[in-house]
Amino acid sequence: MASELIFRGHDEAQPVADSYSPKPLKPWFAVTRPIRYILREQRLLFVLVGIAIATLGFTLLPSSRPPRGYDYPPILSSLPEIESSSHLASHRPVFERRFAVQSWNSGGKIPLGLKRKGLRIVVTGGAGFVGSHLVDRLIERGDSVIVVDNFFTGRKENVMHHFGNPRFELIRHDVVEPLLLEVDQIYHLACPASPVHYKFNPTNVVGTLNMLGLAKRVGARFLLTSTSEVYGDPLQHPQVETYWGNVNPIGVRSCYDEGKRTAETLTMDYHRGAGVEMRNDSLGHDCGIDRQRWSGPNLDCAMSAPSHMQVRIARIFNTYGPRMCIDDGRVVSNFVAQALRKEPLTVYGDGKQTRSFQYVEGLMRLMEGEHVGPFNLGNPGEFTMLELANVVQETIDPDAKIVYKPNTEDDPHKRKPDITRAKELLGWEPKVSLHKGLPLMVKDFRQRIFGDHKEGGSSNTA
Ligand SMILES: O=c1ccn([C@@H]2O[C@H](COP(=O)(O)OP(=O)(O)O[C@H]3OC[C@@H](O)[C@H](O)[C@H]3O)[C@@H](O)[C@H]2O)c(=O)[nH]1
Repeated sequence: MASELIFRGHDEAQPVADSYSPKPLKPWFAVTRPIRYILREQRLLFVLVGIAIATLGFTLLPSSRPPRGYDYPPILSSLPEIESSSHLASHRPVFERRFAVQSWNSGGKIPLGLKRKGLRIVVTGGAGFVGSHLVDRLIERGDSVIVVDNFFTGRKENVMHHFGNPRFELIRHDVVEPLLLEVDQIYHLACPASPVHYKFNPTNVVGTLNMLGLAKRVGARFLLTSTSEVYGDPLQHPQVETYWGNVNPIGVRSCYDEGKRTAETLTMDYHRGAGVEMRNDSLGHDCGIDRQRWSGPNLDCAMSAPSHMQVRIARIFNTYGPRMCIDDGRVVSNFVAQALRKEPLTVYGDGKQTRSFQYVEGLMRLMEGEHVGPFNLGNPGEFTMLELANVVQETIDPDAKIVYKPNTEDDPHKRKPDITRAKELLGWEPKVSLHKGLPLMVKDFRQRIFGDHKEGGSSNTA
């Protein structure tokens, strides 16, 4: 029985050896055969075309819509002027589509169907004049705000009314030092803005680099508050955003003018992300940089993958309002404080140089939006310093005297914004004239100078 079995087994093996016998497939052959089949039959082409179409679809169409009930960011919609603005109304469809989707995407972490959660926002210079008004708006709309300020020109009193609010934090910190915070958006305002102060404090380049580094590291949207001073002593009047300016690169104002111009350059470089990127950024030890190829004493540079960071640039023209430093040195605060103290108004030079003065509230509306900019943010009304002195006399003291003082070096002769771009793309324009805005500032200054109220803090734009 056993031998039969053995024989049979042998018997079966013989014919097999003589006839066709496919070898068992090797593992690598099992992989390459379908690939060769795909290549031969041109299936790959169809697969690639399919991928391209899908990619195009996902890129062009927003991946999610704002949930029903999601309205304009309150920073805009809470302002009565903008709701009633006929200009905005005419732009509303564009504005609604773009702004709502953009704002929705800016958080980027909210699943469909859930209500918008407040953003985590850092405001550098948030205890300053403009910064503190911005902080009020952000807190008002439900965001959590971290103010970073070195109190060089900022004041605790400007934000004291938020102390105790769990959505508010205050850090004493100079932005020239690195800082790591987990946030969704960065509003970078930190920089002394009065010529009297900024000549001693060139923070623009290093501070901006640090904050851009932070934005890149944590994936936050970044807004740079730039200045009308990027136009220098302009040869084109009024100034449009496409004008490149006329700046003395080695003058006493250049640490501010050129500093802000460089800040704009860095912001756009981070936005484009395509070329060389500086690496001296906030604790940015992981920017994917090939350090062996590019290095320098302070900055490491490298070709890095495109990042296309979300950035905004606002070029802010002369701004005034409550909470300005009383002895700030700028013309509006000087004139108002002088008139209130019964001192003569100090007009520099012949007083024929011009500026455009914007009430601080108008600025708040532009801190968000879809477009990178830069945008001129200013009131196109143009005043000589003598005309401004007259408005201050009318508002505070018709008997206020005027004294002439030598003008400062490199003082721009004229300045006035062309705000067509902001009007067309954002539906924005300032609403408060100098005659209406000045009394609001005077009220705040009067209270602070003569101490007939609780110091600072609660003074508002409205
Ligand atoms: O007491 C003064 C102070 C200033 N001035 C004159 O008023 C004009 C405006 O001077 P300011 O110091 O207020 O402001 P500047 O326009 O020179 O710079 C400002 O520009 C825009 C912002 O970015 C900054 O806030 C600031 O740099 C200048 O011509 C200046 O000479 C006076 O006539 N009297």
